[in-house]
Amino acid sequence: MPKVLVSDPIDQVGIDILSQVAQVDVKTDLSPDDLIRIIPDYDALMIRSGTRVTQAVIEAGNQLKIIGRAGVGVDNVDVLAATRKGIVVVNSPEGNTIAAAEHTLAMMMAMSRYIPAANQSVKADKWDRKHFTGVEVYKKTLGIVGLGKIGAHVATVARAMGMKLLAYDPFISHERAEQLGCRIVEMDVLLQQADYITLHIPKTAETTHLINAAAIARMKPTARIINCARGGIIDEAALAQALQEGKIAGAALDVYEQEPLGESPLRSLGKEMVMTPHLGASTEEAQVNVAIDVAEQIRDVLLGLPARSAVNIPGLRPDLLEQLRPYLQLAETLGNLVAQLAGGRVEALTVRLQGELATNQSQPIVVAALKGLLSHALQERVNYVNASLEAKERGIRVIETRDASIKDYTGSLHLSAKGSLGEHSVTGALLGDSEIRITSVDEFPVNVPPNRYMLFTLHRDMPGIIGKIGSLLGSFNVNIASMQVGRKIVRGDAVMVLSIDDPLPDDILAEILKVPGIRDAYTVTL
Ligand SMILES: NC(=O)C1=CN([C@@H]2O[C@H](COP(=O)(O)OP(=O)(O)OC[C@H]3O[C@@H](n4cnc5c(N)ncnc54)[C@H](O)[C@@H]3O)[C@@H](O)[C@H]2O)C=CC1
Ligand SMILES: O=C(O)C(=O)COP(=O)(O)O
Repeated sequence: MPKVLVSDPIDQVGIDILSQVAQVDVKTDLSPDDLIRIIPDYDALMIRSGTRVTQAVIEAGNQLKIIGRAGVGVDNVDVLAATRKGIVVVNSPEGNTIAAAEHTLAMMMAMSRYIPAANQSVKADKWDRKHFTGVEVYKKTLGIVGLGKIGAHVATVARAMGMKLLAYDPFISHERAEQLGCRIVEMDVLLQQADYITLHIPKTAETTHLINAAAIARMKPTARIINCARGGIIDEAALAQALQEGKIAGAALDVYEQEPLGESPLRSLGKEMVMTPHLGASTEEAQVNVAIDVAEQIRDVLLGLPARSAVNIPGLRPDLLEQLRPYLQLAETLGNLVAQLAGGRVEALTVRLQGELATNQSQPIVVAALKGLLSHALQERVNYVNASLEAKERGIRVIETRDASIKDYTGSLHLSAKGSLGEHSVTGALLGDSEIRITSVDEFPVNVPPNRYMLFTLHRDMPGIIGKIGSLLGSFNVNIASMQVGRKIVRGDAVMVLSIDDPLPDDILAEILKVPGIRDAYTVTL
């Protein structure tokens, strides 16, 4: 039975799903060293934002097939290291959207009416009303940085509260922003015009310290800022100083540069600062949603099925994969074949989707072809997660083309690769729903099923050559399962494709190359 480690608190419903297929160990509060020590035993790791999945953890996780993040942000996972190792990383892109948006709105209201400080004051037996006169959000301008899933829900509710909406998001269309009642503006305009600024972007190199002293200096003295996205998007030292000096009116933070938050000048600020300990996703509903979403994906991957929200296999939707599965197998087989014909050090691979196949999304097919191409060198180390990255790191140029007008088969796939043995090409198609046929080799037409051991020759089309190869193989006790010749013109060049029962030793290949009329010969193991 596979083993799953759950290293952050996850709703029981997720654990129940995982327990159907795996032994589940819940061990929260592990130190980084403890995690590295025990991770080699596990096939899957399920986390929230509390666990840091560093390169060292990933390198130690020799059995790991999947890391499931029960939430959105994967900035606590070294996704590149996971991808390199072929470990799929999944998240729950929508499970906590409403929770995070509602927390943002709650923070905006709490900050505007000083609710946390007033609450504390009443609980301390005081009745202080004049200290807690707040401001209304009605008719104020809200600047939303990042108009994705959470930003959009914040926009919808804020609009209903009578706020005017500005948004900064270079990746969102004006139409989408308009639908949400937002005006798209440059960041500088947003900083200058907004009464409230709320951040809903991922933390990346580009967004780190997006709100720094210079940005704060552009803001109105009455402005208030909310960060329920990621710590580090705001420069905390600059924010603390601006609040101490009254340069802006308030801040509400759910996330911090270091979590848990250590000693910080933010802690000693007054009623203008509202703080929560990363509670954006902490609702009963969101925790059930994300636990189900991610546990189901871990279960599926452990059962050999695709995951629906893999962050490091973009664009591979399970329904699409199911439909394409026979073609993915075809692409892998052809990739493996063309790599061996082209020899080592492939520099470029051209993938052409032909006929009806040309109407399909090419990315999964290209990934499958690359997996096949690299499988000879990398064996089981290459998979759908790391094939593209491995190819990129080896400097393999990938060219995708399509030609719907090629109709010799309903749909076919043509691969050509340039390697140390020159440029070679193969085409393949499906017979019926799933039977693979190699339909051309180096543009010579053939029609053969792939076989574990194969021999390909390029030769002059002349009498006697087939007999010579047959008797040569016979004299070495090599059994031929099938044989086919393809040619373009009579007595021109031709290819011979033989399926054989055993691998062909190199010395026999050398004998074949000596046969008059044989120009080239290649052995292939699929
Ligand atoms: N506090 C909490 O507990 C929670 C925090 N989050 C965080 O909230 C953030 C947003 O999450 P979602 O809305 O689900 O993500 P999303 O992917 O739906 O939206 C992010 C938006 O940011 C935009 N964006 C990316 N880079 C940008 C840049 N440099 N400048 C401006 N816009 C940029 C994207 O175009 C996208 O529209 C994430 O950082 C996530 O980790 C999510 C859930 C709970
Ligand atoms: O989903 C996210 O990005 C979050 O920040 C939620 O974090 P959490 O799962 O509550 O540790």
